[in-house]
Formats: sequence, C-alpha cells, structure tokens
Amino acid sequence: MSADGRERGPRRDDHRDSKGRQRGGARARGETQRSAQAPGERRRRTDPARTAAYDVLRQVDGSDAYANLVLPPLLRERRIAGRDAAFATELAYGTLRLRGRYDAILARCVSRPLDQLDPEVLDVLRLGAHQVLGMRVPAHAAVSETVALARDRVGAGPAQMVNAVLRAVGRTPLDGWLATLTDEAPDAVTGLATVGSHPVWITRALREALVGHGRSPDEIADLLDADNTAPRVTLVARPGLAGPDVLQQQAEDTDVRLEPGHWAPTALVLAGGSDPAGLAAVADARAGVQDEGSQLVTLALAGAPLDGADARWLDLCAGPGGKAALLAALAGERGASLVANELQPHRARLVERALRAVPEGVVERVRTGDGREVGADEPAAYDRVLVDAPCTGLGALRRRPESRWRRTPADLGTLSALQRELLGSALDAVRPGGVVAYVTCSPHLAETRLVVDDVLRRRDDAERMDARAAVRAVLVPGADLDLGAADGGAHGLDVQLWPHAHGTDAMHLTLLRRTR
Ligand SMILES: C[S@@+](CC[C@H](N)C(=O)[O-])C[C@H]1O[C@@H](n2cnc3c(N)ncnc32)[C@H](O)[C@@H]1O
Repeated sequence: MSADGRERGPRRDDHRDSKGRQRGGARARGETQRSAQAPGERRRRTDPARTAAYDVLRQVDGSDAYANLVLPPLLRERRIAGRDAAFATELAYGTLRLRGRYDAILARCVSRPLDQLDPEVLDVLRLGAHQVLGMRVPAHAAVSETVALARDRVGAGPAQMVNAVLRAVGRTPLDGWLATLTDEAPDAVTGLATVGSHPVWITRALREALVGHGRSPDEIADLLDADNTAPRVTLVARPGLAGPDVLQQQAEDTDVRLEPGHWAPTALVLAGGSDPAGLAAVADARAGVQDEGSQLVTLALAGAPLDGADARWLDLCAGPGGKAALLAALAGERGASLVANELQPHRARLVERALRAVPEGVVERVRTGDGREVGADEPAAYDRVLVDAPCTGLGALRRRPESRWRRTPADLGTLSALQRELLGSALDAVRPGGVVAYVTCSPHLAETRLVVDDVLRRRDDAERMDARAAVRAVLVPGADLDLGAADGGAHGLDVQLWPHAHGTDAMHLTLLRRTR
C-alpha cells in the first residue's frame, strides 16, 4: 500500500513517494514560481495535487462552482494524471463531503470561532484535517505538505497556525474525535449529523424519510456513511442499441473491467478507476453513465401494465437526457415514439446529444419549454409519461460533494410547488388508462409522498399503481430487492431506493394511472 492510501502497484505516472510527498518530476510541474528570496527563505514548492484540491475548494466556496465540473478540466489543464489525479480527487471531494465533521473537530483546536478565520485558511485546515483523519497519509507528511500549501497560498503567519492546529488534530485518532463529537452533542440527531457530516435539517429529514418509507430510523448512520462514500461508476447498455455483451466485449478490448449490475439487466458496474469514455458504445451514446436506481425507475415505467394503445411516450423534464435515452431505446424496441421536453435550452441540447444513437423515427421531438404547460397544450395525448422532477437532490449527495452545504430548507417550498404543478400537468397529458411515473432523486417526504398525496387529493381521475411490483418485474433474475415494510396503505405501493441498502442513489418512484 502506498502512503497516499491507494493499494496499487507502481505506475509510471506515480510521482508520490512513500510519505505521500511529491517526487521531483511532478513537483517540478507545481504552480509555485521560484521567488527571488535567498535559498534558505525560499518557499518549498507545493504539491500540484494538493494545490489543485485547494483551488477547487476555493472555487466551490468563492464562486458557487460545482466541484465535479471544476476539478476534471483543472486536472487536464495542469496535466495532473494517474495517481496524482486520484489523490487530488479524493482530497477535494472527501474534504467537501466531510466538511461538517472536520469543522467540528477544528473548532476544538482553533482558539477563535471558525467563522472569524479567513475562508482561505479554513479551507487549508479542512484539507489538512482530511489528510490526517480521512486518508491514509502519514500525519507528518499530511502536516508538512499542508503547511507548505498554506505558506504558498496564504502566507507564513497563517502557515504557523496551520502547523499547530493540524498537529493538535493529529494527536487524537479519528475514533477518539468521533466519540467526543457524539458525547458532546446536545442531542442524538445533532451527534449523528456532526459525525456523519450532514446538516442537522437534512439528517432529520432523511431519518423521517427512512421511517416514512418503511425502514428503521437506526439506518440513518449507515445512510450518512453511504453519502460520504464515492459511488462506483455504473453504465447503462441501452436496449436495442448496445447489449451488455457488446459492452463487455468492448471493455475486454480496451482493458476496462465491467461487472454486471445488482438489480437492472441494463446495468454494468465499472471496476476500479477505469475510464468509461474509452468505450466506443459510450462515446457514441449507445451506452452511457447512469445510476442503477435511475435505470430501474425508467425500466419500471416502460414495463408498467397498460391497457390499450402504447404508442406515444413523454419525458416531461428530460435534461440532460439519461432517462430519455433509456426510454427512447425501449420505445424503439416496442414500436413507440418519445417526446422529450426540457425547460432549459442548453439542457435540451444535451438531451439531443444523449438521443443521438436512437434510430430515426423513434424520437418524435425534443421540445424546449415549460413542462407545466404540456398538459394544457396536449391533453390526454400520451400513453406513458415520466416526470423526473427538479428536486433538492438529497438522494444523490454522494455524487455532489458540496451540495448538502448549499441546500436550505427554503428550497423545499419552491421545489415542491413546482413538483405539484409538473405532476398535475403530466396527469393532464396522459390519456385515461395511461401511466405516469413520478420520480425524484430525493427521498424527502415533502418532495415525494406529500406531493403525490396532495395532487391526488385535488383530482378524482388518478390512482396509485403498484410501483414495487413494477420494479420487481424488471429486476435481473434472482435479485432480491428489499424495499422496506409496506405499511398496508397506498404508500406501501411506492418505491424508495437507498444508497446504504441498495448501492443506488435514493431514487423515489410513484406510479399513477389516469382512471378517466
Ligand atoms: C432531475 S432533472 C431530470 C434528469 C433527467 N430526467 C435525466 O435522467 O437525465 C430535472 C430537469 O427538469 C428541468 N426543469 C426544471 N423546471 C422545469 C419545468 N418547469 N419544465 C420542464 N423541465 C423543467 C431541469 O432543468 C432539469 O433538467
């Protein structure tokens, strides 16, 4: 095992020594300019991977950027590759995810309140804390490299403070810190939230959602842990465009390792750090990167029982097009057509790109417009409708390292009003007897159950279907998907997937039938 925590054999692009420090070649590519200072006073060159992680944190904090959009181009631009890129990625994403935990620890080691520190210094401290407590970098290397980063980016004075604080952090092992945070928390939920590095309001909402969807509240710690673990990359082999066997063959030819998915027959899981972009089927959109939960809910809509015509399908909120591409592939196999609608023009272009491998004639149209108007514009015009509603994304926190710190409870009000209108429009757009799938990548009850219940209360032409049966009908043979206790009522028909239980995003699916 190497000191940066990766259990891999030596590679030519590995510039880290046994202490997680940069070797000459890589360090020489560092950002720091040699100063005119005397050699003894000269700043030590900083590690490009650590500097990259720091720059990502600053952009996320300073300009509200998304880490997963900032980091890959930054690594490419600075020609940071291989293990250095993996190190920078783990350092940036891990620090962002575990920020809440580290802030609570740092607050016990810094003499001032953290909000009185310069944000730049606080980010350096968080990066150092993650190396000391969250990565397998030896403490002395973590401290000295972070102090070098501090000296380079925020100056010699703060670097001394960083040195002292990180040494204090490193004097207690992670288990000890977590026990302290739990013991000193004012209540159990706050303790779980701090240790699990989630805002308290999100922790509380996730716990309520577990219970509301028939699971034990004690699962919350595992759920928070799963949100703090980078997901494996899952591919979808779009039916009729690329079978799983074609993808497997391409993988073997290009040294990519794929394993079958757990639940969806269309899913393949990428092993290790292989890059899916090298696969021809991914490059030409016959396959794509898609969470297995997203695949399951899409397959369930396409397979839900339906009487009568099954010719026109609608994706009401289609951007960037992952589910639209799977739906279109399935529609193509069944002689149906798809209309994909998206509000944002640039996202509608992404939908067109995602659909580029679908045979001509299957995609009737990519419509750019407000989904709330489709029901009135085209009443009873579709046989199957997907509403993959804009939501808080609380079910996909493991993919979006910073998003838990950006969301506020106020987002729920705005989003759930929009969700109600979109679902109403979908029910207007589907024909009597047709099926609507209401999907969110959030398990929050205010975005799932409460939205559906409220919409159904206001109309008498729709009813819940058995979404659990629809999902079970599309699973790979022999898969045993535990969907939690059904409460005997209508809510027990809904599907709520969970990262800790299923290894998927926390996708929600309610299936509705228009009755008249
Ligand atoms: C959860 S995402 C959909 C993800 C997509 N189904 C996929 O699998 O790639 C929700 C989408 O709804 C779009 N949206 C937001 N408000 C909308 C509206 N009023 N009408 C239609 N689309 C809307 C957002 O721009 C976003 O692209």
